[in-house]
Amino acid sequence: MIIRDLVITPIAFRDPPLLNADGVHEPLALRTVVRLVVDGGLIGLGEGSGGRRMLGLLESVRTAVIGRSVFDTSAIEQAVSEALGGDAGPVSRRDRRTVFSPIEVACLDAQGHLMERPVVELLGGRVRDAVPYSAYLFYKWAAHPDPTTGKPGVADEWGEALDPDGIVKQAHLLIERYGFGSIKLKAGVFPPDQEIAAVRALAEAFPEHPLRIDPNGAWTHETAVRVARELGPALEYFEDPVLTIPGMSAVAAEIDLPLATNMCVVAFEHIPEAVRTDAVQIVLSDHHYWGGLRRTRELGAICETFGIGVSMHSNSHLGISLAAMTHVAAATPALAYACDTHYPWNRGDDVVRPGGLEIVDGSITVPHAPGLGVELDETALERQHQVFLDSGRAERDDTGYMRRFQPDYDPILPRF
Ligand SMILES: O=C([O-])[C@@H](O)[C@@H](O)[C@H](O)[C@@H](O)C(=O)[O-]
Ligand SMILES: [Mg+2]
Repeated sequence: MIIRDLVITPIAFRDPPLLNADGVHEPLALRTVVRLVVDGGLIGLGEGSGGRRMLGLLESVRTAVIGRSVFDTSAIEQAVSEALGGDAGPVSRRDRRTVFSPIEVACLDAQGHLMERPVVELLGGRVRDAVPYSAYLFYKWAAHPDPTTGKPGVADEWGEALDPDGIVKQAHLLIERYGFGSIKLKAGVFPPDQEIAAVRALAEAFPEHPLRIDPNGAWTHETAVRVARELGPALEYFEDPVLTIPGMSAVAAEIDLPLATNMCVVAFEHIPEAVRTDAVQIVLSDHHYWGGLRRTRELGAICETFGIGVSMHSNSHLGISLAAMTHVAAATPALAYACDTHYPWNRGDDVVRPGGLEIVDGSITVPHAPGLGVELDETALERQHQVFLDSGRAERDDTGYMRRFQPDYDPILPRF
């Protein structure tokens, strides 16, 4: 079962004006879809980070992948790393893992089709039949401003969320549609007291829902400790209140709440220091940069060894990624928290056919169909590829986009 081709397709899709500590999401988010063609024309699908740099890196490893057996993922991982220059080269280990990830997912999808088994079974089988996801709330503008005048556009289906009422309204919308059983608020946008008020309003409106807040390192040590003391009992965990492993460790020493991260422990090399200094109690896995689905299971085992919990990080993504996230979460015993997903914000431009995976009652039932269990919509892929080409976009730039409307916007952290 030899890999005969690796087709790499950059895409762009609509994204609402979601606010974060860097700025605001642009009207288009970027991703890359890979199609791995094996003997007989069978295709395996993978989805990974977007942008021109990732595209260039993926293209540069194409010939190292073609000609290998689709079952040889360890050798393919090594070949990808070497094609990018290995440890001596200019591409960091994390970026090499990011390049390998969609290729590994595509191999597993193809393997699953060949063996007529779902990907979860190639990862050791399911330890849960359904994977819970959390409602991922964002402060947001009602619409993307008109690009020439900067004036507000027509409100999108979600409307504005710039205060506690807006955030609670958004939570109601997401929970009505998807039945989510836990809630995460992306913070670091407004002064902390406003964000504390939003969490309190959520706690009152959804007393049964575990709550999380994630300011992406926008707070100082003092602010983080104060917020933890004020919100403590209302929170399930406290995500990246400050930057760096030493910063998180200093906060952890003063509070009782578990600290979670997808910012300071993002590679295996970071784990020893994090464990030594008791910096984080939960690591947010993400197969896109931890090096694929098998590596994510390994991360789960390492975290378990050290008594660290595992949750899952997300970024703007479509249905191939959602399927991969679901399979690996189902096969990873340590991954006991509801996973993050941006899918409700982006699904309108999906490149997989509807009816694949759906979030119902807050969870996705783990597929039994072969491979990832999603089917590519070739027309949709071509459409979103054309959107990418027409956009002329190179990389995600939340700060640059915010500066079009607020020229003096300063993304330096910590801010509050
Ligand atoms: O989409 C966003 O604005 C998020 O802030 C994302 O970029 C983060 O990587 C992520 O979701 C997080 O949990 O930090
Ligand atoms: Mg985070």
